[in-house]
Amino acid sequence: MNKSSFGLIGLGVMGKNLSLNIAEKGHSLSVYNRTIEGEEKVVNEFLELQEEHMRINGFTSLNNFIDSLEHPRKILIMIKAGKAIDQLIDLLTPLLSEGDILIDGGNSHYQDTKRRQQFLKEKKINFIGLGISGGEEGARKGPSLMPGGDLQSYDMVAPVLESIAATDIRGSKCCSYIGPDGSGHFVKMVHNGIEYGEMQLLAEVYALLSVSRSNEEIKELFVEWNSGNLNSYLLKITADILTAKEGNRYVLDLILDKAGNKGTGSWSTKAAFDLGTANTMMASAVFARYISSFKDKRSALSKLITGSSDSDSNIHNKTIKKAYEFARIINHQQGFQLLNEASKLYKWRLNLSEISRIWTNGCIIRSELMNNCISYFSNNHDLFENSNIIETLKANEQAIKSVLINGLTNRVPLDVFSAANNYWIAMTTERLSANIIQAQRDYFGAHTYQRVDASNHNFFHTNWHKL
Ligand SMILES: NC(=O)C1=CN([C@@H]2O[C@H](COP(=O)(O)OP(=O)(O)OC[C@H]3O[C@@H](n4cnc5c(N)ncnc54)[C@H](OP(=O)(O)O)[C@@H]3O)[C@@H](O)[C@H]2O)C=CC1
Ligand SMILES: O=C(CO)[C@H](O)[C@H](O)COP(=O)(O)O
Repeated sequence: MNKSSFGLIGLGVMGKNLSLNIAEKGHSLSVYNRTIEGEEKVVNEFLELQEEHMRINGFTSLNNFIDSLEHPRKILIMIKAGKAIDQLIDLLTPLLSEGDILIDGGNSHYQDTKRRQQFLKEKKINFIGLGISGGEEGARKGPSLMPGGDLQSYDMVAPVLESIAATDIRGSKCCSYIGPDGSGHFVKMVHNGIEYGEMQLLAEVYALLSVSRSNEEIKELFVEWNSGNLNSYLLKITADILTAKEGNRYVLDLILDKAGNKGTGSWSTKAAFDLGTANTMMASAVFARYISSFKDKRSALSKLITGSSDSDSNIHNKTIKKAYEFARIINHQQGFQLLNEASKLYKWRLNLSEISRIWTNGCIIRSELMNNCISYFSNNHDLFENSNIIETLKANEQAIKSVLINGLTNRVPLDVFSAANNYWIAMTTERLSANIIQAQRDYFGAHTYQRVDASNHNFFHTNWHKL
């Protein structure tokens, strides 16, 4: 049997579709899935999916899989993130040779990726942390790829990765070397943080509009928005979701209102805490999911509130559209600021314009705004340095205020809209109330403070009890 040029481990949702994508691009491929009770058929069932022109060999023995690969071996791991990756690396390392390249395409934590790179480097095995976005369809038809690690190793796998990636409007591949260490997985994590903000915004728009509009009316509005500058993949799929029916019932009405999560949103938020950036929208989106999960408690407490409903269904389509546009800009501003701070701290030299470009197709957060981010970030690192952005935010400030008032009146929680508004107001306010915080800190803990009438380098303490 001829040796395969590429290997893939893990035939779950992503692994299966990536395998078909890789084989379709003409690469010979070996695939492996662990064999546990009840899963013996995974590999054989997958092989039945391959089309005639594809060259895929399937294995249930890890040794045979490894033996089937050309040297240096190039293996994409598509299994559950976390401990499973370390366990697999432990099984693989005795079987691998110097110069082989492992690629972790899962949603692994960027610090785990860095640790694994260092561990494998001692064994002269290369390790690439590859962020992948696009879900099931993207994996099959063309995902957005965010590879991070050693550049020379990336160059060796680039022909395969670039061949399977989505293509942007200029015909370039949505795959670009991100930088060293775990930078690829960091960038994917922030992609998901932005994704959380975008998803929660749409959920909040839906919640407000559904006070007075039918699903069909909301869908019509979303379809209209999607034909203009608010175009995005998430808006499109939300429009589709709104009117999907099982029999005569909306599928949406049958879905329990408890949002799940696999961790990347909270990791991004934790990274924001570590790096000192204000990622209030992704944090609010994570907390909104957590609050939704307290279903029993919410149900019980909701019984206490019945009967006290003020409501105002008079929110105009144009108003909510402007507020949505406003909040999306803030969400992207915050997400890219997180990338910016990480880039400075870890010396990754992240290219925000290029990251925007590879996020314009194949990935879940592709949108017209992301297209515009390519040029916004070609000249600076901050959306707030762009005068058009500032003008749009100023023009939409009244709209977000009306939306928030409408949410309060209708008892609709608007976590991310509120976070967007508060961020904008605070960031455009010269003097905040942080002087109170500093005074309190100094009062109880002698933490000292800077003064408006002295240099920033000097710190002062007041003996508050003696004043
Ligand atoms: N689904 C999505 O939209 C996206 C997912 N990802 C990431 O890609 C990775 C794979 O996701 P997805 O395909 O959705 O997951 P699935 O749950 O569909 O598949 C998981 C795969 O991991 C294997 N696996 C699980 N535990 C172990 C273990 N301990 N040792 C070896 N293999 C194991 C499973 O094997 P078995 O069949 O034997 O259980 C299966 O092949 C994850 O990190 C995910 O976060 C990234 C982007 C998008
Ligand atoms: O990476 C992805 C999309 O980009 C995965 O679908 C991920 O699972 C989404 O995150 P969560 O499950 O926490 O909503």
